[in-house]
Amino acid sequence: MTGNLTLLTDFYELTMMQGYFKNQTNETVVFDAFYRNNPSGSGYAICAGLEQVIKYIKELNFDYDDIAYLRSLNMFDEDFLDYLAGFHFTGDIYAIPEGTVVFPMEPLVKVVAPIMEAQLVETAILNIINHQSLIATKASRVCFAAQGDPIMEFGLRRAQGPDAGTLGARAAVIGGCAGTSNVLCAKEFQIPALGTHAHSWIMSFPDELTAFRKYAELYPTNTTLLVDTYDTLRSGVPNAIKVFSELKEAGKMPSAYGIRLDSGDLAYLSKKARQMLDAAGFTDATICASSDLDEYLIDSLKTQNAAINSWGVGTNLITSKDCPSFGGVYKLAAIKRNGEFIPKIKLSENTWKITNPGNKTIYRIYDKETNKIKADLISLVTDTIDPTKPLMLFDPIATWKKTLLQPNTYEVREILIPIFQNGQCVYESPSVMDIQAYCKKEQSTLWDETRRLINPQEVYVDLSNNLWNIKNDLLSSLNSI
Ligand SMILES: Nc1ncnc2c1ncn2[C@@H]1O[C@H](COP(=O)(O)OP(=O)(O)OP(=O)(O)O)[C@@H](O)[C@H]1O
Ligand SMILES: O=P(O)(O)OC[C@H]1O[C@H](OP(=O)(O)OP(=O)(O)O)[C@H](O)[C@@H]1O
Ligand SMILES: O=C(O)c1cccnc1
Repeated sequence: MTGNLTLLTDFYELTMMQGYFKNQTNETVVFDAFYRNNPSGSGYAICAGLEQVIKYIKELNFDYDDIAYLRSLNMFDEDFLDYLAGFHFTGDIYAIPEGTVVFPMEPLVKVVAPIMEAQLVETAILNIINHQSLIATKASRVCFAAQGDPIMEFGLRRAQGPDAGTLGARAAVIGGCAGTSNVLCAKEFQIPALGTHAHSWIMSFPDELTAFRKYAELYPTNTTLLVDTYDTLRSGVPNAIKVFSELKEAGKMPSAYGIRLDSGDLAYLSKKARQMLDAAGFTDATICASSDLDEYLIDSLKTQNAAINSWGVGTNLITSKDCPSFGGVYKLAAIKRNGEFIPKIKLSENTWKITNPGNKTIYRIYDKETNKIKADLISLVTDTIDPTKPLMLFDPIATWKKTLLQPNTYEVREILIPIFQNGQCVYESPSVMDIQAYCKKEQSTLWDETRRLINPQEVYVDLSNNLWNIKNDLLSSLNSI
């Protein structure tokens, strides 16, 4: 994402902005960016994209060209365009750090700002957070299926454009991929650049053996040979073994070496290849597989005892093919009047689509003994929790379902933290590899039942007593209209 992104917004944000400007109703408001369903049937999501949101907010500025373009639309008056020419973000932003495990209905980003500013930034915040959280979540699932084997992100060529390929690869690494074949992403975010070689390399030589020898000569420290161009078991693997044997004899054994399978029955071929490599003494050769993989295929191959210990995953990961959107929304939750936040609610026929009103935060409650998440409690910012006291949690819809947490058996962490205050950034994004390490720890706070790929157990996202009361009162008052 390069260049001035200030116009990366929906037209209606600008027409509404002009309306607020004309009515002089630039009140401070609270907007929450949250999502309603975990993608891909997952029991959780991984939030990502905050670094790009921060960059976008810092760089917000309508330049001369932007103003001239808006003027040319004959929709905006000069006084509003003058305001835009001097525009910068002056509000507060709170967010859940990248790499955190998150659940439906939780504000991933909260904007507290004059309504004109808060309205403008809706689209870009959703665009960035929705995309990267989608891919980070998918990557987390793919990595979970691989049970600790490294996953190389290979998706750039079939990603939905350069940004999706590059920021998607960044998100994939946050979610757990070992690195990416996308060189621009690797450079930009200091991520390992990884890869093997293509069939074209083999096909450009008169024969497979010569192609393997040349590749091994060129890359003596990391030699992965693609063995499926002609005949995996009759030609590819035997030729790879021949080259590895030659290197061994010459005392030039690479520190990392192996083969890549890219077609056929990956379980059968990997087991046969393993036997052949082991019989030749190459027990530490890596067997990498690629070919339209996703979390379900990797899981299936694991169940089939495939002898694969490294994976290349492209299209299905970078496009999140089974679930192409994250579904995050941005809703007005409160308006500040006379120094006080007045809660606002959006009704819906679907109970679970009704928004949570007020200026909120999120407390994550951990079981003290296991450090696993017990529940998340969406609360008012004025709510506090004292873990030395009992805490009653209740299902916000089926309110009779309750759990009483005993004093000193749980721990609490506020997961929504300040990012901008009065327009100034107060948060420094960690490196992507540090976010990956944090994300790994985050995933260890999930119960196994929540991590499983199919029909996972949902994590409880409850409302504090005070928030529940406010919501209920608002619903009752609206119902009596
Ligand atoms: N043992 C296996 N169990 C389940 N799925 C597998 C297994 N082996 C391979 N697959 C998957 O089956 C699909 C095979 O696709 P397909 O037959 O179209 O192509 P291919 O074998 O890769 O050959 P080519 O690349 O030559 O078209 C891929 O998605 C691959 O990941
Ligand atoms: O299947 P994916 O998960 O998207 O993983 C990436 C795929 O991209 C490459 O194939 P491609 O046919 O594009 O090029 P190649 O000639 O190198 O095989 C690679 O060989 C993988 O099969
Ligand atoms: O390096 C590789 O093997 C690679 C890179 C991109 C796509 N497929 C494979």
